[in-house]
Amino acid sequence: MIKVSVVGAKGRMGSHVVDAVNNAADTELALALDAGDDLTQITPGNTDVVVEFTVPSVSLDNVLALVAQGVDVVVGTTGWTDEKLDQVRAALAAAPREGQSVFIAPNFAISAVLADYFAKVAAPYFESAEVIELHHPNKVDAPSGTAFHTAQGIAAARKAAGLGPVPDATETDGGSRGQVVDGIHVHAVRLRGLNAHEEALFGNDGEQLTIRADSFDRISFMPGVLLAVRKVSTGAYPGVTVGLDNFLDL
Ligand SMILES: NC(=O)c1ccc[n+]([C@@H]2O[C@H](COP(=O)([O-])OP(=O)(O)OC[C@H]3O[C@@H](n4cnc5c(N)ncnc54)[C@H](O)[C@@H]3O)[C@@H](O)[C@H]2O)c1
Ligand SMILES: O=C(O)C1=N[C@H](C(=O)O)CCC1
Repeated sequence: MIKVSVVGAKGRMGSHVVDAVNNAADTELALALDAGDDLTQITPGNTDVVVEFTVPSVSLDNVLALVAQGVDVVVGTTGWTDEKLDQVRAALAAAPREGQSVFIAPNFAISAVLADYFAKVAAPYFESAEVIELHHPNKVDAPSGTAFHTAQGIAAARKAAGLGPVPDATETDGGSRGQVVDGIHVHAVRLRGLNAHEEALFGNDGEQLTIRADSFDRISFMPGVLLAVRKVSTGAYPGVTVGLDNFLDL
């Protein structure tokens, strides 16, 4: 059995993870902690893998504390920058256990992971590209971590293919053109009734491709979380790994 502790266990995602861990045949719940709880309760003696779903403002500190405790961590919280990832890499280099892992996924839903992947495949073939993400109104960050990651992937694929900037003649903009991530415009919608949705839009003269992923329910993230827990628990992924696509044969 893989012993799993959950940090952020009372949250929308964390509570689903607690249920998923309790219901899977090969995992058992060790500790379920939330804000105010002492993370030093989590040790290699009681926990194989920690799943962390909290808020972007605290996630880095939690991960650094957990690495120092000698446990592997699967992170679903958003807000990861290159600078934060470097801090985690430095912490892992000084970690108490050899070969410790931190796995971070902007999105654990297979639909979103594939949409992100297909967007990178499509990107070199279109002059224009934009990303729209649509989420529930309780989400604290914008744009979504997934949209940020998709935009970065589209931008990298365009650059590798030698494409220039997307065409855009806008002369006035009060913010309606969205946030620009590596040259790709990202738009965020917050609407009651939505859960987590994303569109990558691509255009050429006379044609358009839309790649859309919809997570209607948070249970859609749980197979990906359990896959990450199982993969990380093997010890085969030392260091920092970003993206569930690393565990799929894409
Ligand atoms: N990767 C994915 O597939 C995926 C899917 C959904 C949500 N998310 C992300 O996961 C994060 C959590 O989303 P949510 O909807 O569950 O949020 P939420 O607000 O419902 O839950 C966050 C939980 O973290 C707890 N928390 C806050 N500070 C803490 C601390 N210092 N230590 C421990 N716990 C603390 C809160 O009390 C709360 O219970 C967000 O960043 C969200 O974007 C990722
Ligand atoms: O509900 C959320 O919050 C989500 N956050 C992640 C993101 O920001 O990409 C994944 C989708 C749901």
